[in-house]
Amino acid sequence: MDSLMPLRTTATVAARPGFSFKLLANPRPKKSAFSLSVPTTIFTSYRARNLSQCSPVRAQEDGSAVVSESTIPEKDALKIKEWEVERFRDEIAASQGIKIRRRPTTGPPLHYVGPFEFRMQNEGNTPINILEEIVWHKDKEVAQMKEKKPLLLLKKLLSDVPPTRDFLGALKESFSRTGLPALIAEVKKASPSRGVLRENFNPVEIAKAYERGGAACLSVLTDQKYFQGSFENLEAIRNAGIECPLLCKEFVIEAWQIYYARVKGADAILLIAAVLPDLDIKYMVKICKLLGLTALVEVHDEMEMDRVLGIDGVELIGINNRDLGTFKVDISNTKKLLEGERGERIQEKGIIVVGESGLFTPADIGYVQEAGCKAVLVGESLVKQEDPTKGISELFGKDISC
Ligand SMILES: O=C(O)c1ccccc1NCC(=O)[C@H](O)[C@H](O)COP(=O)(O)O
Repeated sequence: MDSLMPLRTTATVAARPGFSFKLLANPRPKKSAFSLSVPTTIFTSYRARNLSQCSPVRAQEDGSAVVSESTIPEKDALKIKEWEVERFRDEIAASQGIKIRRRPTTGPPLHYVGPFEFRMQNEGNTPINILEEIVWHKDKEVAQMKEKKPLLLLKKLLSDVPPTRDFLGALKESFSRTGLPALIAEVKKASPSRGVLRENFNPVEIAKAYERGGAACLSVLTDQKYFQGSFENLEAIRNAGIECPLLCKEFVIEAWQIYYARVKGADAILLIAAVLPDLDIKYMVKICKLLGLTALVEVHDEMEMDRVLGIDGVELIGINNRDLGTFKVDISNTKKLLEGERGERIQEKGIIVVGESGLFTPADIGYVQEAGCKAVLVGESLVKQEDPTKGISELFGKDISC
């Protein structure tokens, strides 16, 4: 029993803002079977997650438990480390105001009271909203896709893909030609908030109709599960002779996806600040530059805007009027985020702002232009039109194709 230490101290672990629970913590053990630096929290997490079948945690009659480090198998020790890394990653994200957590790779935490074990509903294992659900699903999807096409292979394929087209340049050119916000028209079959938007959905025909109507660029949803999009759609549009630069509308959580999008014909890619911590955005913006892609960095609130304005190299910011957690759409969000100092900083930095979501009428376009947008991203109001080319003229109140 020399290596078994009773759990004596009590620690409060803050999992997310506003949420914490108490755990019994173990003092540092005396013996170590392998070279791990083992802070107290690792033992609590090990205990809480019940990672081992041959658990080194033993319940005592008084409700405390004992842990033997020397009995932790190495593979479990790695899982513990993995869990620690995940927790730190979520803590860093939370410290930047990011509410979206990454998918926990292990099951929900197990708690103990005396001899009883229990899991708390909604604790760590249930997505808090649709955006988190999408991100968790994306995590699994990307892991599978990466196995089929590892980064090394993608990098080799890069030498065969045609050069990118200038997404940002196309927006600027359209704005100065028409005097109206440049249009990024979205090829969007369905969405979590609205369901199926168009039954007879031919992505290439819709893309051609958008181009004829004067769209400067196109946005192609590639998420299959929640938007019924695909990378096949992106490739098909790219190979159909369409000249508009293409935005890959994805939920990017890993740099691998950027390489993949480039190989599949994207000229630009979406990076969502509600999902990505600052360092990830910084790193991904650099990768985009390396690959010749434009990064559209999307924000929804003031905190996200301030974070993104602090990141060097960002040239294109999208303000989403849709709260991706609640689906609430309010176009005054664009105005709110461009008022005062923020608007001035954006101008000083020469950043182009895209007003996104919920734009249906010429008045809506005028409103976000007045707020400071030189581009707009529109899906629903165009894709639902029988004739999307005509839909563009109606949305802008005039023909913007010439
Ligand atoms: O559109 C949704 O329901 C949605 C839900 C969760 C995450 C993202 C979502 N949409 C992405 C977009 O922001 C829009 O596709 C895009 O801005 C166009 O919006 P709209 O013109 O309102 O279709």
